[in-house]
Amino acid sequence: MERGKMTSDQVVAELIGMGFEFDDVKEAIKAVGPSLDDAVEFILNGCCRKSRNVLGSSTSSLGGSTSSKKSAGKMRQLSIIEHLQCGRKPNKSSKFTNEPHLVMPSSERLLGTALGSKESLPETSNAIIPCYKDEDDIGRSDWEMEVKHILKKHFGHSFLKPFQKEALAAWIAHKDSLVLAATGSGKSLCFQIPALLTGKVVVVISPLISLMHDQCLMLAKHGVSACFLGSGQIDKSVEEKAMNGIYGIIYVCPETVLRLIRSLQRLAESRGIALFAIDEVHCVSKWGHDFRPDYRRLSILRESFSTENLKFLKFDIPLMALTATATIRVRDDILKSLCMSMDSKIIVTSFFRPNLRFSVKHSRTSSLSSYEKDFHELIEIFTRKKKFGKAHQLMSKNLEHAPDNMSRTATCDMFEPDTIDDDDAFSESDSEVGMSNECRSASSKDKKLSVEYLEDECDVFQDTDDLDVSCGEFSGQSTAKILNESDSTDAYDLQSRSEERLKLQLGPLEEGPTIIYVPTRKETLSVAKFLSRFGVKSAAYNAKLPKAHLRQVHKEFHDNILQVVVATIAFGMGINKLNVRRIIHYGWPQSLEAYYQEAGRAGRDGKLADCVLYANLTRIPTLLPSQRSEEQTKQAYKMLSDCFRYGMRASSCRAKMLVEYFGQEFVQKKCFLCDICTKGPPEAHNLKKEVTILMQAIMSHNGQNRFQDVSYNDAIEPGVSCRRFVEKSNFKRLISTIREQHHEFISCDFLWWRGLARVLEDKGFIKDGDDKAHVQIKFPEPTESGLQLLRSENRPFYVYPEADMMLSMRNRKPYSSFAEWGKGWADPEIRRQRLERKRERSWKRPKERKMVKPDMKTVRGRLVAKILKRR
Ligand SMILES: Nc1ncnc2c1ncn2[C@@H]1O[C@H](COP(=O)(O)OP(=O)(O)OP(=O)(O)O)[C@@H](O)[C@H]1O
Ligand SMILES: [Mg+2]
Repeated sequence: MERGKMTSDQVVAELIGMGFEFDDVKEAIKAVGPSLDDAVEFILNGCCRKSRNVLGSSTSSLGGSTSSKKSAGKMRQLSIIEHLQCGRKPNKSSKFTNEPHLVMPSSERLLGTALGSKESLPETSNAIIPCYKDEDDIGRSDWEMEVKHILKKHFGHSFLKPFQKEALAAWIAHKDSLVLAATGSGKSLCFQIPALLTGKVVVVISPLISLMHDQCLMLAKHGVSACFLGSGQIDKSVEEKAMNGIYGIIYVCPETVLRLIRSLQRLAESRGIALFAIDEVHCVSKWGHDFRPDYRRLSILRESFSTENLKFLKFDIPLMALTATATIRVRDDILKSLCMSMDSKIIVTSFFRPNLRFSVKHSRTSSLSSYEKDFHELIEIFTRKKKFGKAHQLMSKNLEHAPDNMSRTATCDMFEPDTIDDDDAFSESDSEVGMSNECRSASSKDKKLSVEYLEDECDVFQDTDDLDVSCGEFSGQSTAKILNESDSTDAYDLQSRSEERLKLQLGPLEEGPTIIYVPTRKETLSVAKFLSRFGVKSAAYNAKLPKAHLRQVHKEFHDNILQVVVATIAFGMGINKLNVRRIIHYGWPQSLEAYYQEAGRAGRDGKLADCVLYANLTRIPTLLPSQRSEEQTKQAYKMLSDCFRYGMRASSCRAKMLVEYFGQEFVQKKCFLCDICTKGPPEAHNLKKEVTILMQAIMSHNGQNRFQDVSYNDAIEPGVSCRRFVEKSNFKRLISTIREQHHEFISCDFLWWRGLARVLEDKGFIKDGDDKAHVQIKFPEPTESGLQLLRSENRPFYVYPEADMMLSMRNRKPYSSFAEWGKGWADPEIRRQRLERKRERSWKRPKERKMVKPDMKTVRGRLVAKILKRR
């Protein structure tokens, strides 16, 4: 670039790049304007305010200023407050003494994105912004005023949200912080503002290249200099420039930050590092849903950037860890694993998203007929009535030609009756590395099932590059306006506005961008194809599809050209499209953390949005394959189990369940929007008799006498655990026994008892007897309170039926039905009837068939001969 034509921002960037101190640069530009040579001359001639005594003689040439660069690079680490005061102090010698004080935000100083060599630099019109210090501002802290100004100028927002303010206050006080705030609440600002406020660098550790890429693009749009480093960065010079302090914000993946520790320490000494932000920090924890081993190694940051290690620091460079989904256990793990300081500030906002309407629906989610039933409404919304007539005809035609097993109606609302195959109720994968039912059914027709197949089918992410696809999400519309409406007091604190929510609930859900999450890559294609056939503009998205296609999908979805994206988890973190109206999960998610994060992509504009989970409520979900240690497998089962329980519970507000899952109190009792709040919970039944029978059966299967008061803690009886394990009842066998012995309960099928056992387990009356993790109790043992429950014979025991119990009750058949009672052989009456019929048939058969001479050499042959002789 020709020097004479440089903008002031570029001149500043160049000068900082040369190693001059920022204050000198600022002063030089103020004095001589945006001319690089003049500014260099000005500084080298010692005309700067304090001269700083480091720049050598006035005759030093630019090329000969190596020593100046070195010494200029060693800045004293000002406290953040000092830094601001220094920036705001009126310059007495300045001709502006009586003028408004001038402040130069860092973004104006350093413009020049490094999004790749081809990205153009955004231009800013004015490099120096007047910041008035009027009487109103006197009582307010400098940083708050400064932030307000930056917020308005760069992001168009008028106020910081309370949690953002808290996070910034913690940073100002040089404290480490853990920020837990709902998806889409604005966590990024907490670490972007420090860069703009101080002119120092903020290093942001992020798990995905696509996320970094998007955030850089977004910042570029807001006039903030940023770059990302790592394998996804095609311009290899960016890393060097970043380490020389050219960019205000450096996005980096964990592997790269670990490699760059020494360079970053040098950067801390030269330009200065204001903050290390660790975004999506739940990836640190093994107890979270998206564990990345490299994140754990980030513990090195605390030590490497502390005063103990870097003598030039006056205080440890603060760490700010941010996530939208962390249970209490995950939070503790994060603080410990990252070695965050003891007085770390933990900032928790409400996870409640009052405009999200949660519901759960029963569906087999696996066949064309399920698609028809489940997406009927969606197709109708997108294609409108007239078109849909045609679509529906086409749909029926398709189904006519579909194989029998596909054309049967397969889905129902959570509380509607449905046919339940015995196989459904009885199937639970025992394997540690199981597979989803959806995977199973989708693949069984045409492929032999194997873990390899599933690994190839499911998007499981381990690397930063896994999603090396630009999301390209820019909020082109006035984000600030929409969000400020709901956020002016507290981001999502609409707790007392139940009436408003009721209105929302009644209002029709507008047609709008929709994301359907499916578990396998194959299903992304089949569901997208299905929807496209009926005129819905939809596209598949999974990690195995060509990058060009994925970019196109992102772009078209963002531009509202695509109506529906059918995706695996690959279409994920960081999607910040405001008007997503619907998130459909088609199949069990692997955890509530993942579910809530994905569902949280809906309704970021504050308007009503739907989050629907379609899952086969008759089957127990299984884990998708992934590399896990034994401990991780156990944890993964626990998370899957929590998710299963969320789907099965029919008596508690969905939003309440979700918010409480993350360890927060849900003060308002109801959300007024979810399926449970709108339809009301099912009627509670007194199931004292059933509970007593189940508990007794469990006890007798565990080899206990009826009311014996025994502790079931294996530790009390060392050495017997092995034996007991053998004696432990398999739940299926246990239910068979109950049904054999108690004919009055013969119509309660396995599904029903399964639900009841879960209720008892949740209430602490039974527990699983083996130390493996299960999604649903498998080897029940009574607990101490379970034994007490048995003793309280006359007290009623009211139970709200769970989803599987309700499905079972609506499908009750006479006990003699073959389909109803499994294969039936455990029932003595059915066994007797069947044996009788079989005997009759076998008597008749020989007459009908051509007689074959029995083989007298075999036992069977001799028996047949005997029978024939008798006849
Ligand atoms: N103070 C504010 N006032 C109004 N809008 C805001 C404010 N802060 C952030 N936002 C807006 O909130 C939206 C979401 O921001 P951001 O991407 O930082 O969310 P997030 O919490 O990081 O979400 P996720 O959990 O998905 O990563 C953005 O469009 C942003 O402009
Ligand atoms: Mg974020």
